[in-house]
Amino acid sequence: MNKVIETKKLCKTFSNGGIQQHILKNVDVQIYEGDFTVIMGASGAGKSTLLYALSGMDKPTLGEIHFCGEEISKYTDDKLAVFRRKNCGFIFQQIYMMDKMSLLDNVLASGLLATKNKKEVTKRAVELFHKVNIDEITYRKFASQISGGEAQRAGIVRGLINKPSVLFADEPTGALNSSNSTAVLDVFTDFNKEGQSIVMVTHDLRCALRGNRIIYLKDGQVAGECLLDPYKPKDAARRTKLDDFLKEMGY
Ligand SMILES: Nc1ncnc2c1ncn2[C@@H]1O[C@H](COP(=O)(O)OP(=O)(O)OP(=O)(O)O)[C@@H](O)[C@H]1O
Repeated sequence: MNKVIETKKLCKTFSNGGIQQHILKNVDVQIYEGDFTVIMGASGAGKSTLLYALSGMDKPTLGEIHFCGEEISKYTDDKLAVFRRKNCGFIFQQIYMMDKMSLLDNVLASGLLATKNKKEVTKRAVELFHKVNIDEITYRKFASQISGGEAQRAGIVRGLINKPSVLFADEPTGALNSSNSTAVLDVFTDFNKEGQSIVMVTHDLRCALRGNRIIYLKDGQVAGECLLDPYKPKDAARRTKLDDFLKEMGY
């Protein structure tokens, strides 16, 4: 299996009112191509901080991050921004779109940052909207006119428009009801089956069950990893394995 991201002794320290808070402490993790990696842990364990570091959204205080063979932890902010645009897609709990633009135009605005070929980007956007079950009437609506579930699925389209090496998601179903969560998770599973590497932070067991590699963070350190068979979210043995692992981790 190819490693797409690897960290070596990754540390992140924040200074809050003169007090140093060591949030990530010598974290060594590997993210493999095609995996659906899930990061879990108690609130404040450093999950989002790790996700931001892995994706080049934030720089580590110490240590190395290798992404697609490049040491991105050495990059200047400008170089990192270009790298991120090319290699990373992002989905957050709340999807922020430009309200006065259609969903399609919001997605095109992101796509056209990476290429000037509008025809090609539009074709890809329409294909992606189709895959996430958003029809033409909906993708032509203003972002202010759509439901939370539609916004999240449109967010996935935007996250994937530039064919990122890795799609990063931070609590992507946190603001959704149960049926919308399932629909969004099904979309993640479908793209992962097609080979899309995904790294997702979640507290939600149903989200975690979509993954095949669960990394558990405790107090800024990797406390354990659990490997699950891919694509069997309803399999009882798999569920038991995850439950046992989380119990062992003290979740
Ligand atoms: N930019 C920042 N400046 C200062 N402190 C920060 C910053 N970002 C995060 N922290 C602190 O780092 C710690 C870990 O935050 P992080 O968001 O990574 O945790 P988490 O595991 O994702 O938690 P949750 O599950 O509650 O979202 C918290 O104590 C938080 O206050």
